[in-house]
Amino acid sequence: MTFRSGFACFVGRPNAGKSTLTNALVGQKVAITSGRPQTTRHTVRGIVHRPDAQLVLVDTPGLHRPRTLLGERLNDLVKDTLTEVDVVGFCLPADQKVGPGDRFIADQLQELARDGRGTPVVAVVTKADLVGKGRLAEHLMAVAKLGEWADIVPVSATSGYQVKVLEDVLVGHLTEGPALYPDGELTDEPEAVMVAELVREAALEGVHDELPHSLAVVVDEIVPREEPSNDGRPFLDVRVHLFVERDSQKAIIIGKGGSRLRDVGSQARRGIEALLGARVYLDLHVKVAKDWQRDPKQLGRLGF
Ligand SMILES: Nc1nc2c(ncn2[C@@H]2O[C@H](COP(=O)(O)OP(=O)(O)OP(=O)(O)O)[C@@H](O)[C@H]2O)c(=O)[nH]1
Repeated sequence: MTFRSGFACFVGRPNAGKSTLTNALVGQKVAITSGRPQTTRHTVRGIVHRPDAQLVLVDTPGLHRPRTLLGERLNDLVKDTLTEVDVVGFCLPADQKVGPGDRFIADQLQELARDGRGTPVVAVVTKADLVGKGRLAEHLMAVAKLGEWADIVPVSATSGYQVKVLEDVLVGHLTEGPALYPDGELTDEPEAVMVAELVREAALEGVHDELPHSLAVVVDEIVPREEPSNDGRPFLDVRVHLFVERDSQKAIIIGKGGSRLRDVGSQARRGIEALLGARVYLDLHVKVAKDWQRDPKQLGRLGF
């Protein structure tokens, strides 16, 4: 039996049903994989474990936010998404006519699917339970006209209609490969995720090259000290590893004489202190893990 694994993301205008669909696919185990490096800079929203496949659903921050939707950054975001995932699900709610917002996203997807890696886009007609058969058929035709989709699948996340079919379709677009995350290891520690995110943000500030995709942030531990700090707040030791792929990237993060890393540390620390309501001693380590994104052994060592 061949095992497939890979990443998918849902895009679509606000309220298209992306989150609800993610939850329906993943079941109860909506997951934040805290303390683990993200293979992309997108947050893992959930993981579908099957005997024959593992489908990792990632978020595409900004894509569904109207402000950035119209902004310059959209192109980059979509481009990144398309090159990082194996399949994109474009959500179009059945109870709403195809509108300019949908057309805009559709055009971007089509263009980038052509000149990118050719990432397949599955058109997902969501909320099928809200309309009758006639209306659904009309909507499917309108969606078909919007672009060239790898598939068009009507679903209802609330009734469960065709959710399994969609899962099969998405899995069908994954390539052969080992599971990326251990089964059952979906934890829900939003604090660690946010701490990692704050460190990541600080580390990437002002950096424009390929570094973003090569940086993995792992929160090793958050340990309270027995003595509170002078001002009476709790005192936490927070140990974090930053993994990059090359020595040159390590040099960028650390900066001359460690100056940049110190800035990264103090900026992240301020955010973490505000987040956790505690004084924080932040311990940052930068390590090179060559090609960690592609190497299953490295992924294992990094906690995948
Ligand atoms: N009837 C019905 N309602 C749905 C379905 N899926 C989602 N909804 C509802 O549609 C609304 C939006 O769903 P979300 O999953 O939050 O949509 P989203 O695309 O993640 O929204 P943003 O995060 O704003 O982009 C919620 O009120 C859901 O309950 C469905 O299959 N059927």
